[in-house]
Amino acid sequence: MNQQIQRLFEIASKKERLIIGLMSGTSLDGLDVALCHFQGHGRRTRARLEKFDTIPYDDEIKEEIRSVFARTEVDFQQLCLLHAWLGKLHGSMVLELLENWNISPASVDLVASHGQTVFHAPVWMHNKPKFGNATLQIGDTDHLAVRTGIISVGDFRQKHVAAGGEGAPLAAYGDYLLYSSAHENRVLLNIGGIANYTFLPAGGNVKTMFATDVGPGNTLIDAAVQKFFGRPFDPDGSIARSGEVNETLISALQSHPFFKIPLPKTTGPELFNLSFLDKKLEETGIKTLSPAGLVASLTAFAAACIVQEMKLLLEKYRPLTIYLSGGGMHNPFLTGMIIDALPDCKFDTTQSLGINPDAKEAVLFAALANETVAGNGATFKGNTSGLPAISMGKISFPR
Ligand SMILES: Nc1ncnc2c1ncn2[C@@H]1O[C@H](COP(=O)(O)OP(=O)(O)OP(=O)(O)O)[C@@H](O)[C@H]1O
Ligand SMILES: CC(=O)N[C@H]1[C@@H]2OC[C@@H](O2)[C@@H](O)[C@@H]1O[C@H](C)C(=O)O
Repeated sequence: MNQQIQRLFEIASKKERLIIGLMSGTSLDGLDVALCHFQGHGRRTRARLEKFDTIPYDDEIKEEIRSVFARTEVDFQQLCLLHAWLGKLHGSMVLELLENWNISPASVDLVASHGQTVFHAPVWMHNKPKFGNATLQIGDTDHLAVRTGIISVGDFRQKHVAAGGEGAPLAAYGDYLLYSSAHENRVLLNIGGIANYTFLPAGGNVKTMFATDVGPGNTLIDAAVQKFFGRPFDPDGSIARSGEVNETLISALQSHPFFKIPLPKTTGPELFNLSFLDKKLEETGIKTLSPAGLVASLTAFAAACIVQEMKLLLEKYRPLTIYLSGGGMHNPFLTGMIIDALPDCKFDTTQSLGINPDAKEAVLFAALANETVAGNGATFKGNTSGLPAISMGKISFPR
């Protein structure tokens, strides 16, 4: 037998596993690295975050990724080179952190890598039905495995597409295993580049739980701040706070057909980008908006998309507790608008559920890898809200 299969069998048979989750999201701010301890699998999963850090991407890395990111036309050589380069880079970043943490790579069972989404294409967006849904993540896990010597699991989204999904959001799987409550209707709201949430009904019924994207979280805010202020994001919402919100622009942005598509649905910076914004500015004929007013309006737009979805959910489920995670929770101008508009909801962060909100997505991919080796897609059987009953991820051996 291939020794690596023997090793995989041993890892799958263990009662406890040490798994590193890696997430590099749509904001291109860096690689989130979460070292997690898992006990069990499926409904009996227990996760503990042992260590967490984000390795920021320097300007060179950001520029290289941006050259292929969310574009319909790219340099194919560049895409090919990046697929390998990012895999190696992520591997080196993992090794660097393990050394800082004084943890031997040999003690880690698996690395779970999301990779870098470079294009996300649900059928509603490309409108070519014969192709169906499609999504592409780069940063090959063979490079990660060879560089770290750790069996690596990646490319999680393809199975979801193959089984009828859009390839996202996958958060529902991990959220259901880790955060379901017997007594509380929970919303796990992640405000990253794109905002998405998982709904978990009290009692942990697999049937009605679901996850969906709701619209741009920070992606348009970041793009406008980068263009007009030369900074990566709006620190603590200070720019937005100094501008005036333009309601006409918000209505125009919200008139996009995406907001009428039934749940669950997904989107990305392929739609929510500066060209989308420019088109809407032209349509509305707005000429007098200051850069700070633009950032304020885009922040209010991001909040409005979230609030609209939460109000629809409240029509069916009450009371609701919303647990925040993702970088947008550090923008009090954004979260303030959401909280003020939803007086009937209780708000908290995933810290109360035992997970650092900045680490949450990386932990979720580690939980998915735990299921890849030890779990069973049948845990999710019976869901009627668009979640195929599958386990996901492809396995790369170091040798
Ligand atoms: N102090 C802060 N003030 C304002 N915004 C912040 C702050 N810290 C982080 N952010 C926002 O959060 C973003 C990063 O969020 P996060 O890392 O959750 O996104 P991501 O994982 O890349 O995106 P996605 O979840 O869509 O893949 C930044 O680009 C910025 O817009
Ligand atoms: C295609 C893709 O990478 N989508 C991301 C993105 O970032 C947030 C939102 O859009 C979500 O749908 C998804 O990530 C999270 C981790 C998910 O799959 O649950």
